[in-house]
Amino acid sequence: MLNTATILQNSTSVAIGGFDGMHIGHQELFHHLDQNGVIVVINTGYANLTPSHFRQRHTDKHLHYYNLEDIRHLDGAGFVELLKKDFPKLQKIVVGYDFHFGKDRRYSYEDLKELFLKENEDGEVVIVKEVKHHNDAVHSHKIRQKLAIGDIKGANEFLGYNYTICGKKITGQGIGAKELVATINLEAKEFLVPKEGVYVTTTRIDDEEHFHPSVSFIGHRVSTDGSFAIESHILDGKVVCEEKAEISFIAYIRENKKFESMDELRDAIKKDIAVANRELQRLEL
Ligand SMILES: Cc1cc2nc3c(=O)[nH]c(=O)nc-3n(C[C@H](O)[C@H](O)[C@H](O)COP(=O)(O)O)c2cc1C
Ligand SMILES: Nc1ncnc2c1ncn2[C@@H]1O[C@H](COP(=O)(O)OP(=O)(O)OP(=O)(O)O)[C@@H](O)[C@H]1O
Repeated sequence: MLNTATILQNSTSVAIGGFDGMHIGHQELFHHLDQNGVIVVINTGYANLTPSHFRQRHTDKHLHYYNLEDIRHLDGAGFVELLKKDFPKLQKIVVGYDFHFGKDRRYSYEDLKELFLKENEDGEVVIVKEVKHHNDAVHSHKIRQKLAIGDIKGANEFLGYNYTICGKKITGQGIGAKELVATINLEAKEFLVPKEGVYVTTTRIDDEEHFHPSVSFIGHRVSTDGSFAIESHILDGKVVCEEKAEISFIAYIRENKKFESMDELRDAIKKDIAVANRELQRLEL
């Protein structure tokens, strides 16, 4: 494993952006990086699709972070200087068609080209055209909108993988296992949580390598104590979760509902389990 200083010293190409989600548009930029290319993440503090270091699982490239607060005062030339200082062998910069940078986002890729190529005649600035899916432009904010309305399939198509949240295990009300079905309750504060409702999911427990088939509930438990919960019921047997779990979303099943009795809630959960099993079987997951 090379250390960070060596990676930056040897890097000849960088892709620059916020990269929350590491979606198919972002991946298109990464394809232009050479073998020792680095992804430069401008950290705004608002990333909730791939918060903190979750971006790393979607690339084998090194991620180098700049906090927006630390660089937002720089003008165009100042930003290019910073890149050249941190990446002394830099030859190629990859950005998207709508990339803006520097103080008040005043500088575009045209400025980047002019400023970088002025002193690096054999350098290259690659501008990636807008990546679309079925004629719809792919962007992080659109993925957030899709998750907020429960359009999991749409969000996953834009992401290029199944949207996944990770959290630490917390204690539930303790009635699930006794009266309904056993669930793992999670707290996943850093992540955008999809619309309230019931979902076909897969769940990875602690540091296990595989995901279990599962059905998950997100929302206020309006039928019981009213509190907000993220819970996952594992479909392939009894499990023990010690510390943490991740839930990958596959499809939306139904809205969160208030049931008048535990029997009605139990019946609804039974149906949800049948739907999830069918869907997971169909997808061979
Ligand atoms: C598949 C599934 C669907 C659920 N649907 C609802 C629902 O529509 N409305 C609701 O209030 N709670 C729903 N719940 C949550 C239950 O109310 C919750 O599991 C129960 O309150 C037990 O909570 P506990 O695990 O904290 O003990 C659902 C749970 C599961 C696993
Ligand atoms: N659909 C896309 N096609 C091509 N380039 C893109 C696309 N989306 C983002 N980029 C580029 O990827 C880099 C990271 O952009 P950014 O983090 O703003 O992503 P975004 O998906 O547009 O986010 P947001 O929706 O929050 O604006 C930038 O260089 C940007 O121009």
